[in-house]
Parts: sequence; structure tokens; C-alpha cells
Amino acid sequence: MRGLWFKIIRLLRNHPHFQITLMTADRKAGQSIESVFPHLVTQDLPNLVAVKDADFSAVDAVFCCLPHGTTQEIIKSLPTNLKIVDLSADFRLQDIAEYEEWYGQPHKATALQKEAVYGLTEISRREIQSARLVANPGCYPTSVQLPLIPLIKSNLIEVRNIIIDSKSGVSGAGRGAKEANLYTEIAEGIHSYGITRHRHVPEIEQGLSEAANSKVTVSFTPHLMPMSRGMQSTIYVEMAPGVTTQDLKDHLGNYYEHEEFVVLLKNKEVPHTRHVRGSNYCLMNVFPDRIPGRAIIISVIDNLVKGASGQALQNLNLMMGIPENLGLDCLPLFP
Ligand SMILES: NC(=O)C1=CN([C@@H]2O[C@H](COP(=O)(O)OP(=O)(O)OC[C@H]3O[C@@H](n4cnc5c(N)ncnc54)[C@H](OP(=O)(O)O)[C@@H]3O)[C@@H](O)[C@H]2O)C=CC1
Ligand SMILES: CC(=O)N[C@@H](CCC(=O)OP(=O)(O)O)C(=O)O
Repeated sequence: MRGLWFKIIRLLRNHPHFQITLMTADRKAGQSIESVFPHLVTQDLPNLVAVKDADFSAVDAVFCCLPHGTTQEIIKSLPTNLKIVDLSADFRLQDIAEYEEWYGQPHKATALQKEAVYGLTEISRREIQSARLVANPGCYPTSVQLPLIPLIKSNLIEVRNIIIDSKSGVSGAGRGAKEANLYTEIAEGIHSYGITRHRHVPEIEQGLSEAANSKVTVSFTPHLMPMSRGMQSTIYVEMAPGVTTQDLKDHLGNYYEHEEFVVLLKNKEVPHTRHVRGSNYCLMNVFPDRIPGRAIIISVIDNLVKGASGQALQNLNLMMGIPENLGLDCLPLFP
């Protein structure tokens, strides 16, 4: 288990309006939370129960942190008055055929899929406010789409030849015991994976294509880094004729001027993953390439916060009509 829900518990601990009344599990149903996550021993939280035994009568909203595929059927069975933020990928892709192709399984809740709103908060805030079911974006797609969508919408970059090099901390791969994630396999080296076939490709292309009003394809290569959390996307783009890197910077600066969690760095400051660790911030900046007409965009997030539980809470705040930043007011952990 990646235990995304314990990151949500950490954020909810500081939330003035939400209270945790129910927590579900599968194999660990019946256990106390501290037997699963000993660091939560100080918290007064309910024991874990199986979904089939769960009583939702005192529940207004749910964070669904289940494996892909499992989520569809479980959400279908929940009371329809619940607001739901789903952290799996089950409702992210609007095109069911594309979901089935990339996830290798039939979609079992196609009607719910039509209702779901893709929850990239700063881009789709209005739709999220009135949604009942929000599909929380993947971590890589969050780090990539936040800088690219505003630039594509304003035709400042060409949509051909977008090259994305992303790097993630190991927590993105989950808490489950896997040989590939052993310390000796990960430490003191990096490697690429999912080359040309990572399941976040269709999610990134979906968001960029919608911004461009035409089909956009990208080259995307993720890398695993020997760090527990953090994500950087380095994105190489071709600018539209006559556009400069300063134009890209000005546009992103204006677009995110009033956003609390998305920040364009000044001058030539380089975004570092260590500067967003444990926080809901996305830091970005734009640099001129040596090749005329090209620019390099760097964005960083904490994959577990803005890339998962933080954005999920930001979305639920919006859905409940309360200030978007409640519970998210945590500074990065540094050093
Ligand atoms: N950007 C984002 O929003 C991110 C989303 N994710 C996604 O979030 C989801 C949760 O991730 P992670 O914590 O690693 O997931 P896990 O695969 O470890 O499962 C998490 C929880 O689901 C429960 N569970 C598993 N199967 C069932 C079932 N059949 N019925 C009921 N409960 C079940 C588990 O219970 P038990 O342990 O008791 O068996 C556990 O509590 C995944 O879909 C993941 O891909 C992950 C990272 C980032
Ligand atoms: C480092 C690592 O393995 N990262 C995960 C991506 C994070 C994630 O879980 O994304 P979803 O929300 O789409 O599941 C991976 O590449 O599969």
C-alpha cells in the first residue's frame, strides 16, 4: 500500500471543518489504524472496516484511495449523495476505449465516467465546484499540465515536438513490497521506465489536446530517483513564431498571479524538489534553450501532496464550497 490515505489523514488533522468518521480497508479490515501505520498511534481514529460493512450515514464526502479497477465498482455501490474524490485513474480518461487500451481492463462504470470531472484544480476550478465525482489527476500529469495548458491555450508554443523528461521519488511506486523497489535496487542510481508506454501518456495528451482543440502527442519518459518523495518535469518546447521565453514567463506569471499553490519563480531561479517537500506547491520556471526558438520549462511538486492527497483535499474543499486552501497551509519540510 502506498497509503495515500494516511497522507490525507495528516492533512485533515489540521482541517477546521472535516472530521474522519469512517476508514475502510480490505485485507486489513478489523485492524486499528496504528497497527497499520504506527506513527498514527497518537490519533483518535476509527478502526478499519470492510466496505461492505461500512455505515455511510454520517459521511458527507469520501476520498477513494483504492487500486485502479477496484474503484469503479465500489464507487457505483456508494450512496449517491456522497461527494467523492477518486485518487485512482479509473475516471481520469474520458475516452473509455482509451482507458481500456492503457489499463488493460474493461471499464465497469461508464455512466459514472461521464459524470466525473478531471480535477486539475487551477485549470478546472469552476467545473470542480459543482462536481459530485472528481477524478484526481496523476502526479506526472499534474506537473506537466500546470505549465503547458496555459501556454497551449494561448498559442504561445507549438504543439508538435513536446518532449517531457520526468523524475519521481520512489513513494510514487507504492508501499507494497516489490523487488524493483528494494533499497539496493534504487539507491545510488537512476533509471528510466515505461518508455513510450507509461499510462500517464494518454492523461497528459487528453489535457493538452483539450487546451489545443486538436490532437496533441508528446514524448514522455519517466525516471525513478533515489529519494522518497518529489517530482520534477523538465519540458522542452518549440515556441510559436515571434514568441520569446520572456513571453512564456509573462504569460505563466499572469495566469497564476492569484494562485496560492502554483508559483512562477523569478529571474533564473531553478525549481528544486526539496523546496516543495511535504507541501501543496508547484514551482515552475522557464529558460531559453541554446537552440533558437526553443524553451525549457521546469516544474516541481511533491508527488504525494500536489501530485495526490493535497490536490485531492483542495478539490474537496472546492466541492464543499469552503476556502480551497483549508488544511493545506503547510510549509515545505526543509532540510
Ligand atoms: N495522483 C494521485 O492521485 C495518485 C493516485 N494514486 C492511486 O491511488 C490509489 C491508492 O494507492 P495505494 O495507497 O498505493 O493503493 P493500494 O493498492 O495499496 O490500496 C489502497 C487501499 O485499497 C484497499 N483495497 C484494496 N483492494 C480493495 C478491495 N477490493 N476492496 C476494498 N478495498 C480495497 C487496501 O486495503 P488493504 O490494505 O486492507 O488490503 C488499501 O487500504 C491507487 O489507485 C493509486 O494508483 C497513487 C499515487 C498518486
Ligand atoms: C515512481 C512510480 O512508480 N510512480 C508511479 C506513478 C504514480 C501513480 O501512482 O500514479 P497513478 O495515480 O496513476 O497510479 C508509476 O509510474 O506508476
